[in-house]
Amino acid sequence: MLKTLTIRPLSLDTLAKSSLSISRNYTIGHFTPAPPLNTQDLNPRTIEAKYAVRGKIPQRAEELKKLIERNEDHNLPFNEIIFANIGNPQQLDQQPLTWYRQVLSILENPSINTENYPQDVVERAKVILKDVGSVGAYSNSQGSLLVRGSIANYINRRDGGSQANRNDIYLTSGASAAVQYLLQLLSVNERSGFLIPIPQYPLYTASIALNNAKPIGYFLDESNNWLTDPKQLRHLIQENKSKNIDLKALVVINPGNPTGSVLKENDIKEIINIAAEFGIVIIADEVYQDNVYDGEFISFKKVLSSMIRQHPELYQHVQLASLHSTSKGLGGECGQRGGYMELVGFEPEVKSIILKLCSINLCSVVSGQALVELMVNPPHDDSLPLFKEQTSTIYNNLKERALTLHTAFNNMQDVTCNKPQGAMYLFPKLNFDKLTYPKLFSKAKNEDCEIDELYCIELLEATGICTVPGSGFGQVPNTYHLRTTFLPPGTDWIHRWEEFHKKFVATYKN
Ligand SMILES: Cc1ncc(COP(=O)(O)O)c(C=O)c1O
Repeated sequence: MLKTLTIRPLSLDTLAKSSLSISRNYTIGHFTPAPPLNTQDLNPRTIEAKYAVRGKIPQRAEELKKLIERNEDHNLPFNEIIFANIGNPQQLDQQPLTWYRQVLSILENPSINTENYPQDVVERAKVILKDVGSVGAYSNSQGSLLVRGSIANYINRRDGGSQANRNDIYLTSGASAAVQYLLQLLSVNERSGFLIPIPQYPLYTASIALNNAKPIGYFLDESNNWLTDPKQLRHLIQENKSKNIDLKALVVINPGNPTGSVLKENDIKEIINIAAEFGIVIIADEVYQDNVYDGEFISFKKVLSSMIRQHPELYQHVQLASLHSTSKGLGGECGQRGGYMELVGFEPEVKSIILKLCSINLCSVVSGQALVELMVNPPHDDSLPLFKEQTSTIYNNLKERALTLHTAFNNMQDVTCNKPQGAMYLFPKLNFDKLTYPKLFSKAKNEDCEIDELYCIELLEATGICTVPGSGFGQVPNTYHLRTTFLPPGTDWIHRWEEFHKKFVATYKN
């Protein structure tokens, strides 16, 4: 039996006036409803891609957080979750920079009362609004001309002597979007190889998996402050070429995530030499360029420019994509999705395909573009003193926390940790082996998890500290690490960790 149902939408004034009326007949039949999709119906590459920074352990941390919020009588041995799994400064205690937020507030609400705002804030907002019109409107797909010009000036100031051009700069929604464009562009087929550092930030392995290309890990040398070993790189290139792998790009994260290392000029030169010889694109992920606590940040662009000046015949074809972001540094505005990439040495036809990829997404977040402007072109007048005070407090706090945590790790039994040079992370090594920690190894086997995963789970359940196991970033087989940020304020959480560690060793060590 079929039933007929008539649906008459509410008549609108205008419809009534024009004496139009709509009615449709729908037929309700008898059938077995089709089931919803399951994972077998999905693109397998979306299933294969892994992203540990927001994986199993952070998900458990979110559950515990809800439990604490819902139930005052929870019987967890802690009252808060310390999210040390992700470089998300404002999720912890970092306050936004006043300069950023005052200008942004005018951009978001141009009629706001600016009586109490410094004059340079009002003026900068005017300049940005004149260029973008409204942050609610799409911009040019490559990004605002004004912002691209400021980025080019910033690069020239930073690197002294290199000639950045705003036409080579592409604004992106965070550096992540730039990585995705580049990997999509270069992934021709499953033989397209990408050299990525191990340990690496898992955006790379995940994006390579999504593009069905081939990740080729090169190990960073833990015994040498996590530096890059050019011999190993050359060996890997030869080996993969002989397997008919088409090497497309070499990813370098400097300052390093998760390692916290900072490359020296000679390390960078070695990598550029390799790229020049084998025609491999360099993807220089430099999002932590303002987070250097020991040594100095030297950009790939700067080194490449000087190599081209000295030996154009050797280096003029090197292709470099360098990435930066508003997410890190001292502003920590990760939620605003500001970022850019500078392309050097790419042919115009290749750049036009990149522009097409940007244009498929219309444009990057326009308020994020404005933040890039404020980052690369900081205040010069009235707002400068407060800006300096706020940025130097944030910088000093980060440096101090990094050193405190580093000392704590090196005082823990069977843990070693390289000195933090940059970025926002420490990547301590858990020196646990089967012989001295047999109970740990058999428990991990029974629970079908990695040693470092088990450590991170127990750390979370005992202290509320959420970290990411080293296996999420890659590590030399049979070594175990974890990544923690040093963003959480105070030292209480570090003491809780020390106590946990003592108990962990007492439980599992022979
Ligand atoms: C090395 C590295 N590259 C890129 C990103 C992505 O940054 P964004 O927020 O700009 O997309 C991150 C974020 O943590 C990172 O650590």
